[in-house]
Amino acid sequence: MTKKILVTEDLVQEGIDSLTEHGYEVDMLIDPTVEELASAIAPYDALIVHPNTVVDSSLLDAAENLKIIGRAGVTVDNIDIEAASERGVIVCNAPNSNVISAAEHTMALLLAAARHIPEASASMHEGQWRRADFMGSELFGKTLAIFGLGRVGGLVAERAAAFGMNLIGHDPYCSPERALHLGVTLYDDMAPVLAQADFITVHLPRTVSTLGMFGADEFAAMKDGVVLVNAARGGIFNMDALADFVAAGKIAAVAVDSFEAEPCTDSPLHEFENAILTPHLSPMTHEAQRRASTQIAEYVEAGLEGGMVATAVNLSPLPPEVFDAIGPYVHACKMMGSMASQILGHTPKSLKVELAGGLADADPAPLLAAVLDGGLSYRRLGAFSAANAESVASQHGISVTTASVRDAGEYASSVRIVADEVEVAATLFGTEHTPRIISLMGYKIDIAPATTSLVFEYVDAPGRIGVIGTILGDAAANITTMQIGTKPEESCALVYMNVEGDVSEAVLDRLRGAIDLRNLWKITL
Ligand SMILES: NC(=O)C1=CN([C@@H]2O[C@H](COP(=O)(O)OP(=O)(O)OC[C@H]3O[C@@H](n4cnc5c(N)ncnc54)[C@H](O)[C@@H]3O)[C@@H](O)[C@H]2O)C=CC1
Ligand SMILES: O=C(O)CCC(=O)C(=O)O
Repeated sequence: MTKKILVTEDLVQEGIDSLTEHGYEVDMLIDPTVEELASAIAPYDALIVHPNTVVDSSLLDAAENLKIIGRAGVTVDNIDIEAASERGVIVCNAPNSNVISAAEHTMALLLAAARHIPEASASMHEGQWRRADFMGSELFGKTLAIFGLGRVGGLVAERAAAFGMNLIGHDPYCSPERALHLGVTLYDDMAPVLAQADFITVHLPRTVSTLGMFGADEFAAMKDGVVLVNAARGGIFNMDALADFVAAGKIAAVAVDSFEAEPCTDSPLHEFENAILTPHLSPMTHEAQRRASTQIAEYVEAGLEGGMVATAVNLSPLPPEVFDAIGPYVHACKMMGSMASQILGHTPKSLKVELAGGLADADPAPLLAAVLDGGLSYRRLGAFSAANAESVASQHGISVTTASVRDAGEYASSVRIVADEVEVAATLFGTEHTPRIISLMGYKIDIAPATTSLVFEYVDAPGRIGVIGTILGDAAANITTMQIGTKPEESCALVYMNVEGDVSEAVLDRLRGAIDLRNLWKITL
């Protein structure tokens, strides 16, 4: 039966032609109301949406045939990804389609604000010739602060560096290596960045932590005469507070391309001559629109045909032959990634994934993606699929390698990961494919981890377990399973303990004080 695709975005024809040429039936429903979309969606296998199209759980409930949702651009914050995942619907985007256009628009806004181009042009159209009123400033030698050093932020850094700007930034998830490569001095806190910047540009997603990230306190902490640009997402700047600071002359100019509610024809900034407002023009280039259209057509087709979707923002289903080989290990790998990341306490610089025994000939990519997903997704570094894992990892400064060995020792198969100095290996047990940790930090153990575990490493001596048991007992934490691994050559032992009940920081401190521990980690899976 012909597969049906509904498009609510004014896509460039090229992508639509490619879908129809490949035998899909494509229907356009541009800018539908919620009711129109809900009553139309049932027969469609795929939906390609505009950022203004809200895809929530009630629409998904009506979308009984839907397999994939495509967004011909970067942002997917209009889509309830969790609800889509629960229903097995892939969500994908075209993350590289418009980032160059967005970065170039940012540069255009920076230059336009620094040189008063919109006001000067408007005065010329009014038949005036005024020069002194539009005295500007150079970008050269000025400090540009970039908030968010992902794809767009990185491209802006490269372009601003060519203008001779001094670059500083804030992005808790950007690796020091990436910042160094971009020539950006990275700060953990916002305060020193706000205090130094002559120009500030944001390239952040709209999340709970970035909505309203810039309000009265942040504007007050900026230099007098600062210039601000937001070509990312509406809502990151508090517009009312921003208007107050523009009115007071503290902010010399502001340029905004993205608004909380679009279309936007009125805002607290509309009255100011030194507020440059553009109607979400960042992605509006022929090149970006063509790329967005052809790329999303390609990804949607891959999803409809059961292939890997390179840009799935929720994990795309594995093709059956790949799933048979490695599918049961996906959960174990996600768990190991999370465990290693919690033990390390930071993003690893290197990650090795080794497949052993019966897995030796399998494709390691989906398992690498699962390790990264488990280890990094809680840091909001983005979702990983088999097709994008390596490139997303490298964007965040993680060098990844994969290997395979025929000998899995006493197990039929196993997966071992090494994240910097942290090693974890797992195998699967029984018909339920229960993951069991068989090695941790070089200690041989065999345990199915529970939701909460404590891992102790200490110099081996009698009586340690008794002390631990007493302290946990006093804290009403119940030990449900435990495994001890030893390294006799180092006189060291590692205890992996599954616990029930709350183990607070205070209890962890008591444990640390009671025994001469090398390490104690609380792991939550
Ligand atoms: N107006 C437009 O046409 C376009 C807008 N965008 C928007 O620009 C933003 C950036 O896009 P990309 O660079 O492609 O995304 P990205 O995901 O590659 O980069 C976002 C960066 O923000 C960082 N980040 C997240 N939360 C943060 C926080 N609280 N503080 C500091 N940094 C934080 C992340 O670590 C990441 O490095 C997105 O919101 C996207 O929607 C992107 C492309 C086009
Ligand atoms: O294509 C559009 O209209 C919006 C693009 C955008 O903001 C994005 O891709 O994040």
